[in-house]
Amino acid sequence: MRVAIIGASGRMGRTLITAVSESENCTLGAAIEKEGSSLIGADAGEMAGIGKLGVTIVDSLAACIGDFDVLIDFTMPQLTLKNAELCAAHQKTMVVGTTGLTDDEKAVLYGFAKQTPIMFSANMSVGVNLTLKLLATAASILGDDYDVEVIEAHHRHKVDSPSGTALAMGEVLAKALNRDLKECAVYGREGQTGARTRKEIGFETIRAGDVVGEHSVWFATEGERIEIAHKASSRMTFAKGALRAAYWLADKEAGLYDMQDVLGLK
Ligand SMILES: NC(=O)C1=CN([C@@H]2O[C@H](COP(=O)(O)OP(=O)(O)OC[C@H]3O[C@@H](n4cnc5c(N)ncnc54)[C@H](OP(=O)(O)O)[C@@H]3O)[C@@H](O)[C@H]2O)C=CC1
Ligand SMILES: O=C(O)C1=N[C@H](C(=O)O)C[C@H](O)C1
Repeated sequence: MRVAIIGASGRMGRTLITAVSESENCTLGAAIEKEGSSLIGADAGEMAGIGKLGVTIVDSLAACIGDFDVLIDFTMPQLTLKNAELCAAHQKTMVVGTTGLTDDEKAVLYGFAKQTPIMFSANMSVGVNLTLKLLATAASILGDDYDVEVIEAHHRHKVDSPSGTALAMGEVLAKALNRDLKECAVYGREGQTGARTRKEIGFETIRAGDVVGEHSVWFATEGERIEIAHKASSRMTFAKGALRAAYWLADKEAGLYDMQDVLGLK
């Protein structure tokens, strides 16, 4: 399987290039960066710090469309949509890890998934996907008697908030509690907020230093608190998940899939 990585010099791009080079199932078909980047023309492996791979970084996905089977995209919403349009037109499979998409942007992405297989997940680690199952179980047992709060921490460079994972956790919690996240979510608190309402789901965000990604959900009531937490200490956990998804997608029909499908957790 030939893999293309767009956003090749980003935090996830470099990790993905390393993961591909260590994988027995795939090879690096293409590496793409932004037009004007000083890295265009450089060797992707040398850029990632793992030695020469013989793949030159290019500035156009369209120009290397014949060089790969699956595109792995951890970039930014508008760019991901542009890439999905091209992949759909050329029947190229896609693994999307980009977060921060609006509902409208998600709808556009889902439209392209009618033409080609797309796996879209805010978090590709096995641990977070297991955590989503644990959260559903905990919420359905604890019900409305417990206050639910989602707390997340990431590195100082992260541009979207709350994280895609925190929002995915919120969706799972709301579903298990028969609530609509759009109606019950409270994002941050400041000033005279009034007392907490029983059915709200709160989100708190920390941005600091080099934190890879930490998520914690509190279920709290009078007399006790349960915490379910996941801490990523290396981006390699996301990169390995993305490659697992790419491999899994190879024999799938056009459609929208998520990491729970890939891991058989549905
Ligand atoms: N689903 C998951 O498991 C995970 C998802 N993510 C998500 O992945 C996304 C990326 O995260 P991260 O790697 O930290 O971000 P980075 O900013 O480090 O990486 C994005 C890369 O895309 C490049 N880029 C920008 N424009 C273009 C373009 N037109 N063509 C090609 N490349 C371009 C950027 O270049 P430049 O810097 O020059 O602009 C940068 O190198 C985020 O949305 C994040 O939340 C992250 C980790 C795990
Ligand atoms: O931007 C990141 O770094 C991460 N983003 C994802 C998210 O928004 O949930 C996943 C992971 O936590 C790292």
